[in-house]
Amino acid sequence: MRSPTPQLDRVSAPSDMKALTDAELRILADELREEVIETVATTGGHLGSSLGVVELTVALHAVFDTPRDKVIWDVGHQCYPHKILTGRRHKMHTLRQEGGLSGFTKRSESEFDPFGAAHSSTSISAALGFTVARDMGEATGDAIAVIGDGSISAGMAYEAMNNAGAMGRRMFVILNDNEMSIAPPVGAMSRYMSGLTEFANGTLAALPGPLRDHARRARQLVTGAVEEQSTLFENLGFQYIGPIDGHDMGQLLGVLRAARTRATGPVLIHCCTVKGKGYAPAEAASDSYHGVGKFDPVTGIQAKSKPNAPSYTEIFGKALTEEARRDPKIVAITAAMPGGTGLDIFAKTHPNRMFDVGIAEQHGVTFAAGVAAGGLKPFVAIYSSFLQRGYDQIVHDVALQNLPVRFAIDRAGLVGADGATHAGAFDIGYLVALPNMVVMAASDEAELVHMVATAAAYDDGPIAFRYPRGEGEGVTLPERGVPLEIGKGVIVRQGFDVAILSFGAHLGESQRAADLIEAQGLTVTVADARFAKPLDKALINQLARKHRVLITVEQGSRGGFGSMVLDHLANEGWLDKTLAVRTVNLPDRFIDQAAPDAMYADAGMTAGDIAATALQAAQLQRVKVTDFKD
Ligand SMILES: Cc1ncc(C[n+]2csc(CCOP(=O)(O)OP(=O)(O)O)c2C)c(N)n1
Ligand SMILES: CC(=O)[C@@H](O)[C@H](O)COP(=O)(O)O
Ligand SMILES: [Mg+2]
Repeated sequence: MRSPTPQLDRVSAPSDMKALTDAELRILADELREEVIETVATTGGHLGSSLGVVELTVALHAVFDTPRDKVIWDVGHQCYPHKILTGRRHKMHTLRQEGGLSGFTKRSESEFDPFGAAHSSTSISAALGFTVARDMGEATGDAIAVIGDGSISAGMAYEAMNNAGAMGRRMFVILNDNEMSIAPPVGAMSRYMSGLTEFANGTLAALPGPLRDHARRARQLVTGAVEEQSTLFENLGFQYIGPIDGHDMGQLLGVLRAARTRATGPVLIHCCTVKGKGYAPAEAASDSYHGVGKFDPVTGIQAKSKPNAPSYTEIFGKALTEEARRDPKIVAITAAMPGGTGLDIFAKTHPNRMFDVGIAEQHGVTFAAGVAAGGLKPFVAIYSSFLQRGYDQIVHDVALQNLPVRFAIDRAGLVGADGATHAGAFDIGYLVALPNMVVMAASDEAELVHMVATAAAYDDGPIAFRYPRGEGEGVTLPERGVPLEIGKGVIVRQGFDVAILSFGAHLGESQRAADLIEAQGLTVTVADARFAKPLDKALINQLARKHRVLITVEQGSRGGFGSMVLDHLANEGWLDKTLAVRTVNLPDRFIDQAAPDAMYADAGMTAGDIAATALQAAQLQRVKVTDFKD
């Protein structure tokens, strides 16, 4: 039974909070925390981060004038308390589900979400943008970026502070320091912030009153900074306040009120919080319940559905571990996602050969380029959507120099509850455009093992292989990966009328489509292209020659594999003949969250859609097969 929530019931918008006393705001925070736990227990989601900012959320909305003032949550995975306080409480049961609330901030969802997010480290840049708009007369108030200690490891945050500090305009950055990223945070900045916190928690707190006045100077001793400017943030031009206890409503309200009243330039408030705060199972868990499935709120035990097969991620982690046993030059690189990419598996066996660079995809790619130039064999494992961050680095540092960096691209295709921001939609298109790049996609987990071996064996330049989120097809795995012939696909089913050329993990769906087409009396060839670059031109020519209809299928956007095939067919003159060609890929729009199958249905990519496309093309195909067969 849910506990009563008298204060929360009074708040349907942040303006209602203005009538609450500080004591009532404290109670509101307690009720809000319970509400977040109860809600996420039924939906799953990013629980730990949201629990860590409950007091901060209440304090921000109590002190600032939202939505005129803009609270910009970095990543946005901690925004559940914010959603509850900003008129979306009644929809929280739809969180991260089809047709429901997004798990992140989203401009189209609420005027209280001034800036959409889900990829990290954008908030300070966006806040500075709002600040300039305000100063140039737009009807917008103060901008407040809330950024975590993990997210502030990315270069973009420093580019923004560099710019904001020099501009000197009034804006606020709240550094939400819970000493956690998804995994324990890495890097010198993280160490630096821990230094600030430890000093504040220990030495500073222990000082008698008068001596605290000298804390600023004392902190200089800890941070190594000189003169007046003591912290890095101050050196960048921010007024630095903190560290403060982000669960102490008294401190939070006091500091925010003072900052709001007095600030004339950029202010950074260093706020220490606990990820998973106030929920024992989360506080005790090694991942602080960063992302959870549905769970029992009393015990915290998550309802894990039993997988039918190991995940692609796990297979990748194990396959790379095995390759690295045989090849001491192999090293692995992750950008703050050791668990998500399966490199935690690799690190158990090869701890000194795994490098977590923090949330720093751009750096990770160029670091890999340097590692490759230095003579090692780097595998950079990054989710497709996050790799977008490192695109110029792929072009300029890797492809242009033809360095043998291996890109393991996880979360290719549609990913489910994280929605459009995390969809691995574009990597095929942006990689096939690059000279020197080899691009593969695994149609099942056995193929993935072979692709890991292929990448390990390939030294001629950059090579990428993509694979989806979640469990594999359940196929038998080879004992050992065998390098594939570069640029060669394989026919997996032979027919004569329709050819389906699939690139990647929609091969199963293509086979099901073939069954549906054959039920209509046509025979179908299904081929696994394996490579989008180099294309298997001989295979494509063969399919074009021997079939009336050719359909390409891929879990990616337009401009990818299908476009490569079309390009080839057009230039070889096949389109001047009588072949009907269709491309099945993601449509030219973003697809909102739902179960992956439902998202592919939304995209028009089910077996039924593929079959319908083929049958319609065959119907329109008026010329007999013999007219253009050799
Ligand atoms: C560009 C990018 N890389 C990686 C991620 C995956 N990711 C989401 S949250 C997160 C950790 C963020 O840590 P922090 O900012 O400290 O927030 P916390 O989870 O501790 O609340 C990571 C790595 C992402 N969202 N965006
Ligand atoms: C917020 C964020 O970017 C990550 O937490 C992401 O949701 C993880 O996704 P996976 O569950 O696919 O690892
Ligand atoms: Mg953190």
